[in-house]
Amino acid sequence: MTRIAITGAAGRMGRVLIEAVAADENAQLGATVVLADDPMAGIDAGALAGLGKEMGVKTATSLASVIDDFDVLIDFTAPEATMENVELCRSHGKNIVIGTTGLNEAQKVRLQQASADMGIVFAPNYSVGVNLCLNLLRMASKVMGDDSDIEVIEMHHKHKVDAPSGTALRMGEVVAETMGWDLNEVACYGREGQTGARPHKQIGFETIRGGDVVGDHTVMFAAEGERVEITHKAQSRMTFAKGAVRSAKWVCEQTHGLYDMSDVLGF
Ligand SMILES: NC(=O)C1=CN([C@@H]2O[C@H](COP(=O)(O)OP(=O)(O)OC[C@H]3O[C@@H](n4cnc5c(N)ncnc54)[C@H](OP(=O)(O)O)[C@@H]3O)[C@@H](O)[C@H]2O)C=CC1
Ligand SMILES: O=C(O)C1=N[C@H](C(=O)O)C[C@H](O)C1
Repeated sequence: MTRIAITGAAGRMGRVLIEAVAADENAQLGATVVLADDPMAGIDAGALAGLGKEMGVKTATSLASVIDDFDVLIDFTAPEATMENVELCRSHGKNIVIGTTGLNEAQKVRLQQASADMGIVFAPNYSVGVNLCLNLLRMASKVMGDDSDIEVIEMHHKHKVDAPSGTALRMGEVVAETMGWDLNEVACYGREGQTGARPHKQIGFETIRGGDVVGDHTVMFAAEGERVEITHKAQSRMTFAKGAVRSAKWVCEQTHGLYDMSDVLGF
């Protein structure tokens, strides 16, 4: 039985993660953690997630205080908080599944370093469908990339704080890698004014924010006379939560290292 802790437990993903752990017969909720000033501090995790039953886990306000209660942490919070939690887990022999997006390059390097001592799964999207799309993008880039203009379009709910989404950036990375391009050189983040004609060697990113959209991504290969679009639409956060719980169970069976969701799925 894998004992799982959840940080950011009162967040949009945190509450759904509690529900996903509760529904998994091979996982056990070890701890839930919120910020010190959160009104949900001290509340049973079942009530926090609105499950209508108690889970026997009182929501804590520091990860350190519950460090003996779990094997693996699932963290969907914010970059600085995630990095602090990585260091705490590293020093106590715990694994971590990271869903947080918007990490900078230095923070990603620190993840690589920490993975010498712990198992880390780090993925911008834990849905099976998006990870399938990443594979489809490799094929589309090989077949269509030389003859088409490639654009990544994403839409999320109005509360999202980072742009483009981590998933959109990963999609851009996969296309760039396949084309033999450096994403830093070819990315174009939005357009305005007298932009001039679009160069072929470019990956455009368009970000839309509004309402309660869970997460839509399209990569468009626009050629002369035809257009291919690879689209994924998440309809429920449970798809991410199930993938994260699956990753948490998986990483506890691995040796130390830095993994992503395609490793978990065996792609
Ligand atoms: N990889 C994937 O599949 C997915 C990734 N995500 C990513 O997960 C992250 C969270 O998304 P979402 O749940 O919608 O966001 P929310 O803002 O709803 O939840 C984040 C939670 O983390 C808490 N938090 C923020 N800062 C800290 C901190 N310094 N220390 C401790 N807790 C903190 C917040 O508390 P408070 O509200 O009090 O600030 C909040 O409860 C985002 O980066 C998002 O992009 C989301 C969905 C899927
Ligand atoms: O913030 C979100 O909600 C989501 N974030 C992830 C991202 O940035 O790619 C994944 C998903 O699309 C939902």
